[in-house]
Amino acid sequence: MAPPERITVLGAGSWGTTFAKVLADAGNDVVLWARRAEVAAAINETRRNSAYLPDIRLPSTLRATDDAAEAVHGAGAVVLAVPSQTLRENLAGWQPLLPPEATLVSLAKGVELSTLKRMSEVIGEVADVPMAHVAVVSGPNLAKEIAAEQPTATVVACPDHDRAVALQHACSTPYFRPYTNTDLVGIEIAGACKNVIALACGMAAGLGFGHNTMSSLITRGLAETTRLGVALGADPMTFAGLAGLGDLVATAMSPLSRNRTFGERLGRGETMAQAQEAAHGQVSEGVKSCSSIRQLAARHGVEMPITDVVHRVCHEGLAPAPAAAELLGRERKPE
Ligand SMILES: NC(=O)C1=CN([C@@H]2O[C@H](COP(=O)(O)OP(=O)(O)OC[C@H]3O[C@@H](n4cnc5c(N)ncnc54)[C@H](OP(=O)(O)O)[C@@H]3O)[C@@H](O)[C@H]2O)C=CC1
Ligand SMILES: O=C(CO)COP(=O)(O)O
Repeated sequence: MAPPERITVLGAGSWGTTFAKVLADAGNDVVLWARRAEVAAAINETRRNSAYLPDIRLPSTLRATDDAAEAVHGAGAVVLAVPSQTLRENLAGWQPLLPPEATLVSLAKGVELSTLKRMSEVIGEVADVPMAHVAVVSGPNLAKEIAAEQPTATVVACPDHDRAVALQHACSTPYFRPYTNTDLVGIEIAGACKNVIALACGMAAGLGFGHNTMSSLITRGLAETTRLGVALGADPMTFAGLAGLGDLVATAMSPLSRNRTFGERLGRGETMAQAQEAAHGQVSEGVKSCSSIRQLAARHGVEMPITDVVHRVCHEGLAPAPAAAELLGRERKPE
């Protein structure tokens, strides 16, 4: 299958804009949809998305619009770059516009609150397409570093290997190296859960703890993530890869991560409202997904103690310090 030439990115936040740049730098004709007309106009006129990536000049082969019908017309791939919890509603509006053979690519890292579905499940259902048409891009991909063209690897996952390869070609640049995978379940569970573990690591940093604590949370976080993934049918090896350990380390350790930063504010004693306000409208997916992942784990009889305390800190008023003490005081057991 030949790589698509015309690619649409729906959502012009940090990652949507950055991924559109990657696709344009890889030689594709790229249209970026922004929900606000002024954002689309500014990108076309100034080559910048000043709210999200003020220091980055966008390539001239990237065109922006606020007209979704115009954006998706003739696209070989449509990349969905809106937050997880709004994807269903957004996609329902776009569904009649989608070219029937297009690959639908999810960039979102979350689990839907009301249904406990992964993003590819939401896409398959709402767009009413075979799962072989649905792909996911996930890895250690902090948008600002990639926009600055720092070397990064990622995973392009699709149940149809040929489609994954076509998309891999379409987003390969000298600074962005995609690997293929067919384990959609593992890639998406890893991407959603790492945001929750990054919140926990942020809380630990805010409480003043160092690298031993971070490393302990990352490793035990990966253990509970893998347990859930395996219960849902994922390949356990996926969690040792770029979208698993790779993304978890990047997100949990980087001050660029919105989830880690959000957790750090809570750890320092800020309220949820203060941490939300400081995020300036940017999405910290783990704050909502901690609840859906916790419910998904309960449904499958999987123990996820870190996710459980993150949910209780974010939504039930548990303070970070007793949450840490609770994790340390759990029943002793073999690794
Ligand atoms: N940033 C990153 O480094 C990475 C992010 N991701 C994932 O990608 C997804 C998108 O994240 P990111 O781009 O960073 O998020 P941002 O918060 O930076 O941007 C969100 C984008 O979605 C738009 N948006 C918000 N709510 C709605 C809505 N109800 N309907 C339509 N559009 C909406 C925003 O528009 P507006 O500006 O008008 O508010 C904005 O363009 C998330 O799931 C995230 O976890 C994955 C890898 C890396
Ligand atoms: O997914 C990401 C990096 O891979 C971005 O993480 P944050 O959403 O926490 O910024």
